[in-house]
Amino acid sequence: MELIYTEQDLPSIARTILEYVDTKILAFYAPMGAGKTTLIKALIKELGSTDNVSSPTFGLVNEYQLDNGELLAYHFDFYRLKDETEALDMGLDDYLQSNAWIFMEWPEKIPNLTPENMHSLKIEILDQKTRKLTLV
Ligand SMILES: Nc1ncnc2c1ncn2[C@@H]1O[C@H](COP(=O)(O)OP(=O)(O)OP(=O)(O)O)[C@@H](O)[C@H]1O
Repeated sequence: MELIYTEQDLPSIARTILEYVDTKILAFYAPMGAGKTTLIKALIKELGSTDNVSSPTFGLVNEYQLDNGELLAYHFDFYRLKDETEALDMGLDDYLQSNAWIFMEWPEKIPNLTPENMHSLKIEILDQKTRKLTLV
């Protein structure tokens, strides 16, 4: 699926993505500043959490909950990952088998990351305000 959007379209883009996907593991491939974190923020909100979403700065992963305390999602940013071993060491395989949503920024840092049940979202910058999303 391909979608072209600006920031004001994000709530409806998030809804469209959530209707399209049939698994909860989403990998975001995009250059710096394309809007990975911004899109994940819209998805978390659409999924019903009021948690603050920002790029994980410590320990590579953020955890989000629903307002009733239930675990909703894990948000990874692999940008600073040294190598794939570090991902295994942090227990990535266990996270992937959890029943939570999984949002991953910079998945290209883990070339062997190809779980069958993963959707890929590629974001391209068309101009300052406009992005093109390709979701498979
Ligand atoms: N259509 C759009 N969708 C998302 N962000 C947009 C859009 N148009 C402009 N922006 C701006 O682009 C920036 C995207 O920043 P964001 O941190 O989400 O990118 P990122 O891909 O997560 O970057 P990084 O890899 O550095 O973490 C924001 O400043 C946002 O306001």
